Amino acid sequence: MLIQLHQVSKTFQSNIQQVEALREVSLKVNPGEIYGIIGHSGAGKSTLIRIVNLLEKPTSGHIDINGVDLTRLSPKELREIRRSVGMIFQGFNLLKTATVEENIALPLRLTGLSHQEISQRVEKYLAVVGLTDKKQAYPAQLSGGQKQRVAIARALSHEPKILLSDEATSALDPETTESILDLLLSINREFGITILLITHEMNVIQRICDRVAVMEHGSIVEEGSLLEVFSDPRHPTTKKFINSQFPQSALSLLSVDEQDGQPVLELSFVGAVTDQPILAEVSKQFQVSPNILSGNIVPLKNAHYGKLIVQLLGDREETAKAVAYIKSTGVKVEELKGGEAHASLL
Ligand SMILES: Nc1ncnc2c1ncn2[C@@H]1O[C@H](COP(=O)(O)OP(=O)(O)OP(=O)(O)O)[C@@H](O)[C@H]1O
Repeated sequence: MLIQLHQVSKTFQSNIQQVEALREVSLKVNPGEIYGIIGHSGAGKSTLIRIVNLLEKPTSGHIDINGVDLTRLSPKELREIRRSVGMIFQGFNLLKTATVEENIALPLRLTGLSHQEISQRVEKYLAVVGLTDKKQAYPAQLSGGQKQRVAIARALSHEPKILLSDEATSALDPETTESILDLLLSINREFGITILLITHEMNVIQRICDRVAVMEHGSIVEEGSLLEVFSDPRHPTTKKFINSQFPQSALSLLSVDEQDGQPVLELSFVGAVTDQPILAEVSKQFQVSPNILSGNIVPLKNAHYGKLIVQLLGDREETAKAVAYIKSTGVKVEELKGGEAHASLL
């Protein structure tokens, strides 16, 4: 289902102060995609995701789901459309006194489904999340990852078209996070469910999202496909989130002597380019010796993104030719520190 926000603003008003949690936010989530919103604490992410199913009312602007403006619906119509929107949370929101089976079945009973249909759905979606054997367990007997799986099964049991995920992996360890992200990916593929998620973790975005928006102070400061945003980040906050995925630059560890008076370059590349031995080629074709100071490759949803900090040791002419060659392969080259003996190579 298509989700569109048109210039949505939200101001919280208390006796002492006024907080502009969202400022004219517009965004479009296409049917079937996984869309991630990343931002630091207080950026407005929770407010935004709660506004998508009108758990929070916007101060101005409107929200369309498949072309229907939610702000104009009657309470009954809104209840209808909310059935097509499931939600999962950081804290799982399970009933402690109910078994896994009851946690899924109870909300289904409120929808008027038959007893048989309810038990079929419980079976089906517990199997989808891999927890058939935990049907009679209580939440306290489950790990964090298992609790989130129950919450996902509960959301899926209503057969939604959209799943909203509010920091669903933030309370989980890295390994469990991976397995929940894999589950979200397979749900998206198998059932075609559109997923809108909020997170403060870049690894969540890079693992499963097709598109990403970066939020700061209630506004979207950057938006695009995962590859666009990774390969050409514009906003300082986006750059910081991406850099958080790379080890601290080796630059700070280098003394001027060790730099050998040569310029220090940052090479970044996405996709198939990472598989090509570019630096090996450079040393073959030109009179330069590449010296790798640091480097890392991070897996993205359908590609890889890599960053290498290198010096190309050689005379200016050969180094410039090598840089031109590297750029011609589609690798982005930035000069981090000009060499003492050189003017900029770029
Ligand atoms: N009900 C509320 N009343 C008053 N202010 C609120 C309310 N809800 C959120 N805010 C304020 O709105 C701003 C955005 O909050 P929001 O929770 O949406 O941010 P966030 O990006 O989700 O942060 P976090 O990850 O810490 O939850 C914050 O300054 C917050 O204090």
